[in-house]
Amino acid sequence: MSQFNRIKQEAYEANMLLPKLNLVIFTFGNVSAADRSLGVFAIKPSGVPYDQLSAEKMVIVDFDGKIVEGHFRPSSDTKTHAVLYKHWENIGGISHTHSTYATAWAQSQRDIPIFGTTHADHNTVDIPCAPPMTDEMISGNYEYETGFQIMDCLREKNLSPADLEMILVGNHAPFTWGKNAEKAVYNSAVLENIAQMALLTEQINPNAPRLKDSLIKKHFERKHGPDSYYGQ
Ligand SMILES: O=C(CO)[C@@H](O)[C@H](O)COP(=O)(O)O
Repeated sequence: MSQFNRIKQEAYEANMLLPKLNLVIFTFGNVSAADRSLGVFAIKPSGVPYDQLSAEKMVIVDFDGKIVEGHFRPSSDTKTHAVLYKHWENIGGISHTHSTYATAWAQSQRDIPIFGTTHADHNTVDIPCAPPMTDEMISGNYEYETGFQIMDCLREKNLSPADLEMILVGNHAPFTWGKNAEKAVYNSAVLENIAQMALLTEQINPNAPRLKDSLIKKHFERKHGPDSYYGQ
């Protein structure tokens, strides 16, 4: 039995959630799951339709982006995942989708404003859109640079990956992360829902106000604060 079986299974199951949750079609997107003790992650093979995936087909890669085990070429976004795992030592899963509403905001190069309590139940800030990649980044090590673009955007906003587990990359699409692959996909689904609601909000009222700070704090803290009273 391979020492990588656990993360292969975790990555496989998380990838399969993407089409189930209508976050991707065909071969769009990818999810990975990390094993910190082994210094590797398992990721979807590139361009393989979801209904042809299996745990065995997941590719094992180290945090420098080098393939450790696998019979398939890893996701074309593997180096972006590698950069984030290498520099954000507390994350255990990453999800990348091209879900329609979140991607529309990314293509529009817009942060998603925090309009309502659905957003505040998960985050206290607008969802940032990192600037589109420059020609230099595109002609250089594009996927690595995408990882650095994500990290720089969060840093400039004084946010850590624990403060915010989702981002848009301008002209591209969303990336989300979490303590494991399932949480990363959960965040992709939350982001898509928030993105859809924000678009509809602006359509209904182009001058819709941002949620006031007191309500942001109330909703976030009742779910995530030290005195949380959400759930059982
Ligand atoms: O970002 C992109 C394409 O723009 C990718 O996410 C593809 O949507 C999936 O690529 P593979 O993971 O299959 O290589």
